[in-house]
Amino acid sequence: MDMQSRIRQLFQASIDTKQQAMAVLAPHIELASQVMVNALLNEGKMLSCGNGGSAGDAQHFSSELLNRFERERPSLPAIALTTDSSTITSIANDYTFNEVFSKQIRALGQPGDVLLAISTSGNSANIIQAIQAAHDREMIVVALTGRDGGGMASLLLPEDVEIRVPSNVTARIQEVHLLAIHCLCDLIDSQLFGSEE
Ligand SMILES: O=C(CO)[C@@H](O)[C@H](O)[C@H](O)[C@H](O)COP(=O)(O)O
Ligand SMILES: [Zn+2]
Repeated sequence: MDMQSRIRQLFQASIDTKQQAMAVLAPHIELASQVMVNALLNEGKMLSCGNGGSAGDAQHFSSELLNRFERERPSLPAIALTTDSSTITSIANDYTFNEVFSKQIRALGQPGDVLLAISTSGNSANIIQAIQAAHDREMIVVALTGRDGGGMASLLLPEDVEIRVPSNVTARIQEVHLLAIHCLCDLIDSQLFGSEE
């Protein structure tokens, strides 16, 4: 296949996945935004984590809350747990890589905070342990997943929210995760600071 056809095929696959996701994810994204707004209104904060591309997504989300999304508004409290290389390497070196997020959550998480846990497979051990730590700290979990939700889906409690992209392809799932994150930022801003339109 020539490269132009390949590019068109990738764009079309992304569009198709987004259309299928739109049909099923909207209520879950709305609910997740309400969970986050409720936490922010009650002095809570957002912690976020993921591996690889999802680590970037975790940071993308926290930077849009801490700095700004699309409008001027006060900074909102968020911490990506993927950025402190000293902390991450020491936990991985002294304990296991599976604990790089959970140990941070046990230190920083407070009841009522929200963990945004991102994994396309739902099976990354360090994200699973992060969810367990969040529950121990009485935090609410918003899980961005894909495929069949993996081990993450079966760990979630009734008050948690799963946003599961209907796809088995990691890249397509990540593309919808980013869109879901932008929806969350938009809905948080409009609920806290009024609709702009
Ligand atoms: O961005 C990509 C693939 O598109 C990779 O870096 C990918 O995020 C990594 O392989 C992750 O380790 C996958 O983890 P997960 O989504 O299964 O939790
Ligand atoms: Zn990627």
